[in-house]
Amino acid sequence: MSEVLTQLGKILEERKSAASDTSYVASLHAKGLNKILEKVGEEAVETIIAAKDAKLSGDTSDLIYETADLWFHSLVMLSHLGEPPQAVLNELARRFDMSGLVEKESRNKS
Ligand SMILES: N=c1c2ncn([C@@H]3O[C@H](COP(=O)(O)OP(=O)(O)OP(=O)(O)O)[C@@H](O)[C@H]3O)c2ncn1[C@@H]1O[C@H](COP(=O)(O)O)[C@@H](O)[C@H]1O
Repeated sequence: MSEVLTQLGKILEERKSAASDTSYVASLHAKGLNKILEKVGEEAVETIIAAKDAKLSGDTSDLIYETADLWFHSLVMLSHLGEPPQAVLNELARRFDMSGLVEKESRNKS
């Protein structure tokens, strides 16, 4: 699975220096962080709506499509700020041995 993210990360890095008229990713970088964040917010809302619809209909195809859009735009956001997908994978890997409830408790104590 992470091969896809690795490959996409490379493409996103290349697109930082591509021309806006030939690349959607380059056009987002040219418009700046606020436009990228607007897209992340939009895709998050569309994902939530698709999840509610999937619950009612039992059809998850729109949910998968919208989640892919959300992940993609989140990766563009990270790339814009100089972080590769691997940074998020590393953070998730770091959490493998940690229960979410234990982690929350340790934050509340500090
Ligand atoms: N995975 C994606 C991907 N997912 C979604 N999108 C684009 O994200 C946009 C989704 O936004 P919307 O549905 O809101 O479409 P829109 O109305 O055109 O958007 P706005 O005008 O509102 O900004 C569409 O244009 C999709 O084509 C993607 N564009 C690119 N990629 C990957 O990024 C690579 C580089 O793309 P380019 O930079 O275009 O070469 C591609 O080869 C793909 O691997």
